[in-house]
Amino acid sequence: MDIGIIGGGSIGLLFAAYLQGVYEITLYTRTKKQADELMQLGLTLKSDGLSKIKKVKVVPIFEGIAKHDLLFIAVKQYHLHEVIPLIQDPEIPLVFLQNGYSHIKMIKQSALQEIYIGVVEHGALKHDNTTVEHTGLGVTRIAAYSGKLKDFPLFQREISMFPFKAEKDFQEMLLNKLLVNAMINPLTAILKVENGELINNPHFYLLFKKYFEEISNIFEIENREQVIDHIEQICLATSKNRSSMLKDIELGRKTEIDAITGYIMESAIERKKPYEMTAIIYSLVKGMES
Ligand SMILES: NC(=O)C1=CN([C@@H]2O[C@H](COP(=O)(O)OP(=O)(O)OC[C@H]3O[C@@H](n4cnc5c(N)ncnc54)[C@H](OP(=O)(O)O)[C@@H]3O)[C@@H](O)[C@H]2O)C=CC1
Ligand SMILES: CC(C)(CO)C(=O)C(=O)O
Repeated sequence: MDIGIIGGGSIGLLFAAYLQGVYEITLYTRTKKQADELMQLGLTLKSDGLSKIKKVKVVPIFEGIAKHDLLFIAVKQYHLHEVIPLIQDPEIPLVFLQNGYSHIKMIKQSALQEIYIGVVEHGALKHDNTTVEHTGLGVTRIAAYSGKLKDFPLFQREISMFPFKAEKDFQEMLLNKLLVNAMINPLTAILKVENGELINNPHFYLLFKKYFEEISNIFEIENREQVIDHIEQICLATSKNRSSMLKDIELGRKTEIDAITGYIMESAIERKKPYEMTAIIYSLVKGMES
């Protein structure tokens, strides 16, 4: 089977490293420079203190996207508007891997026909153009947006350290991940702390709980105890992590605040729910970004 992956960042490189060898992989990068470096040096995967080099076919995206049996989209939310129009064949089965929720609106408006939504629970960190580190072993959850889940090809073969799991409801799956990212990412970015500090510092924990009240009211979450326990578990399991939004701010990069907190604010307005804390958090991150 022939699989394409768009985006040579943390997630695109991680997917290419694990899937190459099991499938025929083509990785599409934004620049020719990265494509040349990867073709010359190979792709290095660091995991558990070990390094492996994989030979992967890499093509700069401006040369065009070929026909594939499956195409993963591993760019940030805010690059989707550039990437979606480059997909000329509306019949290629696609998997969107973005955090947040705003890609669903874009997908709805597109002519694309067979779409799967993915939620990545692995940690990945790109060191340079040819090296990625697997910083947290997780799972990739896949739900059908259009198309049939039973037809999703990657459930048929197990890949060591890189499992895929089927989920029935893409909305529930994405909302669960959205809540995790909405609670952890902006708060850690504003407070400039590792994830565990949101729970371990009693002052930050009060803020965390107060913010959860607002978000759970916006989405009318019923099993609140269970949901907040799950988010706290993730904070503790990743307690030494600097969240992706904190890293984006530290490196002077654009964040995914619009797709995460911006989406929550839009939902609050639609549902006529109070969203004062969400609005403050949104403005603080936007202000730090600019
Ligand atoms: N990193 C992680 O651990 C996790 C990330 N995610 C989600 O996965 C998504 C991707 O994240 P991540 O990999 O970390 O992001 P990165 O910023 O590391 O990678 C995004 C990549 O997309 C490339 N890109 C941008 N525009 C284009 C284009 N027009 N054509 C081709 N490539 C393009 C960028 O290229 P260039 O570098 O040249 O600009 C970059 O290499 C995000 O939505 C994130 O929230 C989810 C779970 C975990
Ligand atoms: C789960 C979490 C919060 C881990 O840091 C994450 O997904 C991120 O940083 O984007």
